[in-house]
Amino acid sequence: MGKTADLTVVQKTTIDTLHKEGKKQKGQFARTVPPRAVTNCALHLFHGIPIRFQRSEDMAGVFAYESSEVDWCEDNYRHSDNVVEYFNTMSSFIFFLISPIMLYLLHPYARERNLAVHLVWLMMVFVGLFSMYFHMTLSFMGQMLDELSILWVLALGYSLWFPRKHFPSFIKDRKSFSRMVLAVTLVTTLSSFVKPTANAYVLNCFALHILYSLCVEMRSCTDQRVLRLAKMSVGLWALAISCWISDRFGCSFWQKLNFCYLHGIWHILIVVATAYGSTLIAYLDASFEIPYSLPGLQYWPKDDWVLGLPYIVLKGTTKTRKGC
Ligand SMILES: CCCCCCCC/C=C\CCCCCCCC(=O)N[C@@H](CO)[C@H](O)/C=C/CCCCCCCCCCCCC
Ligand SMILES: [Ca+2]
Ligand SMILES: [Zn+2]
Repeated sequence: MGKTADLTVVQKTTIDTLHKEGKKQKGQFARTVPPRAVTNCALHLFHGIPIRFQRSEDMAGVFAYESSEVDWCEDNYRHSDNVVEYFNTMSSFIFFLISPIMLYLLHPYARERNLAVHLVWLMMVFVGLFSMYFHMTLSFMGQMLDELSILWVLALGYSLWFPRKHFPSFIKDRKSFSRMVLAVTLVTTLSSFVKPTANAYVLNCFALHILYSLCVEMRSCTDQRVLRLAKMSVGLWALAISCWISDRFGCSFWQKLNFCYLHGIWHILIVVATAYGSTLIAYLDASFEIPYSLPGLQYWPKDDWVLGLPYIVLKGTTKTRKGC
């Protein structure tokens, strides 16, 4: 069978009908299988007339619009015929704004500690890209790329920053710990195809574990700047996850209010929470692993801004560092 064997030109009215037929129950994970003609098509514009290239191979189905079992609360195709969830897609742009700034701000710390730190925010650019692709298409491939990229950023974060004192007893050093994280991540990546609807919940469990580890670390901390950063990180995460849960489970309520944008707001809040949380974790790591560099916390663009981006300054001079 040819890849684009069936090229079907469909009038706009027919497309709209197909969209409606193919639309799933909003805010639900359960799949209501849309007609094949709808799911296995990619929508294009040809001389202003929408046309659909129907794909014959099953593999191509994973790229098909709305082939994911997940459909967020925002109305599909409300603002564009090519973008399924417009606001959710556009809000993912925040990844491209915050990531380069964080890359720049964390450079002095990364140079001193490990240049691999830069990979975190480099990979966040891909998380943003995949998130845009997912919400633009609601395709199964988009969902897997979105979720697996988050999993690999988390894995990198654990390898770089998980406190040595909490390593399992059979782990000798950070290198062996990273190998263990890599093995767990590979197994999790493969298992994520078994029940894709469970992936997002597994990822949120990692977030809970990070939160728990932070609370343990903070119990003995008296530094007001560090405590403030911890409170802000947890507060932003709590706001973000409330939006995610509310969009997932409270969609009918938000539809009545005609406000279906909570998932987009989650994107914005979780990126800022990650900037705050990861800087806090990196600061705790620096205090333990490179104490001679005298790490401190500051905010960009101005230190007294309530919602500035946090970063690590190293107050130890090169001389001091060499001496230690
Ligand atoms: C010692 C461990 C250090 C870990 C450092 C933190 C590394 C940051 C890791 C991940 C970044 C999160 C990026 C979120 C992208 C959101 C994309 C998205 O919206 N995807 C949804 C579908 O569109 C999907 O349903 C979401 C699934 C849940 C994702 C859970 C992410 C966990 C985020 C952990 C953030 C830590 C913040 C710490 C605050 C104290
Ligand atoms: Ca939707
Ligand atoms: Zn999303």
